[in-house]
Amino acid sequence: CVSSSSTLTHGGDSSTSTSSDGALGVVDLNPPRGTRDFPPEEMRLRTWLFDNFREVSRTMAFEEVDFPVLESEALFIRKAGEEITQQLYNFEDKGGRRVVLRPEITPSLARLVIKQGKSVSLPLKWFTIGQCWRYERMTRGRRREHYQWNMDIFGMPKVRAEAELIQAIVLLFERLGITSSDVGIRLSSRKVLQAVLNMYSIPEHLFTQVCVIVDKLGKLSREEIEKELISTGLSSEAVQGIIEVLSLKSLSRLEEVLGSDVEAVADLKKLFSFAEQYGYADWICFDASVVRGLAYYTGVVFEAFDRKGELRAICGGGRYDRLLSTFGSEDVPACGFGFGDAVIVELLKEKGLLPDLSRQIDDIVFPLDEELEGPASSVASSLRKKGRSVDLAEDKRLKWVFKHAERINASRLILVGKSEWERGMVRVKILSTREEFEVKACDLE
Ligand SMILES: Nc1ccc(Br)nc1
Repeated sequence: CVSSSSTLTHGGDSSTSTSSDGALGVVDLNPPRGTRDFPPEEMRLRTWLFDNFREVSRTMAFEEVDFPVLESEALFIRKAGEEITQQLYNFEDKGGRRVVLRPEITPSLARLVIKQGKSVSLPLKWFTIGQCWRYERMTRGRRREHYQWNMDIFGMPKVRAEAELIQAIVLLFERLGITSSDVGIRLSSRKVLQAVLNMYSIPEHLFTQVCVIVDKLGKLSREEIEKELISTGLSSEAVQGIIEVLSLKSLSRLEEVLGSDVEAVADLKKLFSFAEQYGYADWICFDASVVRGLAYYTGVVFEAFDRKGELRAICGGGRYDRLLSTFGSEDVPACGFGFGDAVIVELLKEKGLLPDLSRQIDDIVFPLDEELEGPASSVASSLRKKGRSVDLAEDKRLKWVFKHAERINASRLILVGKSEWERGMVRVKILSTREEFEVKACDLE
């Protein structure tokens, strides 16, 4: 209900409503728990961030793709105990189908690559920005949705793919004014853990489960990690060996422990060599404790972190060479990352790097009296066709229009008055300099 003062007479968390049968109800004005509205100011920030995601994707020659937020639940059923699969936003639809609000994007990408089959030539470089969901008890009051920028390469078996993706991440940070003093990218390979499990003759089927457990390093205590590892059937000797290797922060030390013929060491040395060539070596560091929490990673894994250590991972990703075969297809080597829209904004705020995104329009066109509303519309229409953003202000007092112009940062005020219009003229006021002049309406641009 909008009153004559053009401001809403209510605000807050609820309003009374009457349904068609006259019943009085109370509508909760908040969005569902764990979700966000994006009013104009927040939407301008989100659009600015996503425009930067898109611009980096463009310079990396990635193609944009998109998928339904709603996916078959079967795409996300995995047995490795990941948090992401334990918090599925899943339900049965009216057709009795088991569906989910997707918790991540990668399985949808894999589904589409399989579906496209031979009609696409590899390598594929695809990106998307999409909303992802989780359903966790609101005990921790965490959000249930966020937007993720995903960049994935299919059909590039060598670490060149990882090198490309890390460049994309660095380019994004640099675009936002973040430096390698603010943020680092720690990287490792799951082949490190594979090598350690081989040293202790641990059966292959435990690999994924062990990865999900050791990903909790830093979140759970060492004792808790050891306990969970023991519970999978690992010997305490193997558990100590795993934790010892995963605490390594030096690639040369890793080489001493595993030997230089281990694929993990060769991959990582190659990746660090690429980093020098790309020019982002000061952004990356080896950290054997990085395994990431998704079951399907098979090789290099990486995550960006704030060097103050105050925030959760800013983005993360890795190689997943055997995901497609879990969907019944032949495998295609793949590598990708997900970059959420929340932690990065916390970091930008903390660094004072949020841009000024106040509303800005080019022109306000104002008829000085009612009979000039038609001419004012034609002036506005002509300017819009020339690409100007034009707000047509009507049935307001001139005093209000000046306040409005200031509020929306208009560059010009175009006044359509009777005497000027009769001469084919309009009055233009440059709001930054207060300069005022008449101009032929047909010459306005
Ligand atoms: N996967 C996922 C989905 C939604 C949020 Br919020 N965080 C993580």
